[in-house]
Amino acid sequence: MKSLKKKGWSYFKERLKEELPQSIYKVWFSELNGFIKDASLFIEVPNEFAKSWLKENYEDLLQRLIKEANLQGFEFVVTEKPKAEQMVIPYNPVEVIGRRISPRYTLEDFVVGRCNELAYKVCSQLVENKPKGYFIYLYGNYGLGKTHLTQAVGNGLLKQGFNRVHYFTAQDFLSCLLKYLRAGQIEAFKEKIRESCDLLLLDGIHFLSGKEYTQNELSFLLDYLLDERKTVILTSIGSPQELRDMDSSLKSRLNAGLMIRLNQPDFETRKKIIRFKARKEGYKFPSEVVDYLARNLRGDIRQIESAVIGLIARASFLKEQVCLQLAKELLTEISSEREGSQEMDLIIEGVVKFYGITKEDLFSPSRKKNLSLARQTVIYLLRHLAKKSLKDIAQMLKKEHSTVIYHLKSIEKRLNQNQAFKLQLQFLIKDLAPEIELAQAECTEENEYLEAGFEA
Ligand SMILES: Nc1ncnc2c1ncn2[C@@H]1O[C@H](COP(=O)(O)OP(=O)(O)OP(=O)(O)O)[C@@H](O)[C@H]1O
Repeated sequence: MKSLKKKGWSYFKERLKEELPQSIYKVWFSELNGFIKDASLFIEVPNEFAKSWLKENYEDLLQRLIKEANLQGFEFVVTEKPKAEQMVIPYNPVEVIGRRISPRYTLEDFVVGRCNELAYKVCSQLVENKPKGYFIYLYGNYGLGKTHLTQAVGNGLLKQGFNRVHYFTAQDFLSCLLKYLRAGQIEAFKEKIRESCDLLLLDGIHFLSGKEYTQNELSFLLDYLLDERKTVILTSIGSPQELRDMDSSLKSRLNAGLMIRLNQPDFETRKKIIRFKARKEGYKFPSEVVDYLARNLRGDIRQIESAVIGLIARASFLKEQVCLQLAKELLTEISSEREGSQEMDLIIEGVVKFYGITKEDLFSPSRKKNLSLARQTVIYLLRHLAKKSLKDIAQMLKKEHSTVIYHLKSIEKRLNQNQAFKLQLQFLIKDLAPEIELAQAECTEENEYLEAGFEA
């Protein structure tokens, strides 16, 4: 710690340089002085604006770096330099609107399979050819690579020196807009984006549900950017039609985008992802481990990724080789809570989106009307779409056989009495049917594979 104290600010500058894109580091940190005194890291800035900007935007990063440097209990203090000594900071807040793109998301690290091929091709072309006026709407369930691909496009272009890129999560966009609104500078915010942005990446616009003002501003911004032939990529959990509490004029603009869906990875792609993620960590998993994981991890890619990391961590803690036994132990732990099939996962995800609720709501003890209807819908779809037996459904949902029958009867009655509900449910079924069929076909394929004697 002593030597770090001695190196002081220069150590932190080096780390900031590593963590931040060059343009941001240059604008905000390269000219700054700092020092360590008592139990604080002092950073001197030229004015009040820089002070609040640093605190609002880089506090988390600086805290993390302090922690990483083992300076427990240290805090960072941003102070204004006495006027006479102020240096000129290349002040250009336009450049730093939005969020830093993580260098870990690249096209090279994106594993391509049937489920995401189109999205990958379009994004790669965008980086290669830098076409103007593209509007892409990327959607799909949680953990399927929307953020990864979007940021990879940003990274690909930044690498080629094309730095008029703005990346926002929808929450950032919302809070940024509010911040400027509160300061009475909303026009300045819009002007900044217009002036300095050739590629807008906006991640997770489903979070703007119910946020009427922000939706309106986004509509205006889209009109402007697309009129000016700028490129825009938006991501969301669902198609525009599926977005709830979304202004219809924004929805109609979203519909004008090139709509690309990211699907759940199939068996072969899961194998590819597992091999790739293991290789990135310097491991080559035995093929029986890859097969076993791919067969059993049928959720999203985030789940697959964390299982691979978990397996490697387990092996290295125990000082053992990665083997089937370890993989089995890991998955028993992961899946002890969830014994459902892939069809059930798909149905639950579909129902949650359909009713605009969360999985936690669905499994909560709450007796709210819409929640019990959502639970009944899950049962209905398991029975009529996935063709599960009543016994299986009872087992999957850990419910009494009679309860399952009761719920099925209730929802069937409702369907007979309520034409609008029947139509809505048909929509949901139409949407889910291809994925359920695919999951069932895959399951048959895998069973055949196992029967052919490949099981370890
Ligand atoms: N095709 C892929 N190849 C390699 N890694 C992937 C791929 N798709 C997703 N991942 C990894 O899975 C994790 C989750 O992906 P990401 O955050 O992009 O998903 P998302 O669709 O944006 O999820 P959410 O909607 O929950 O934000 C990330 O660590 C990402 O790198």
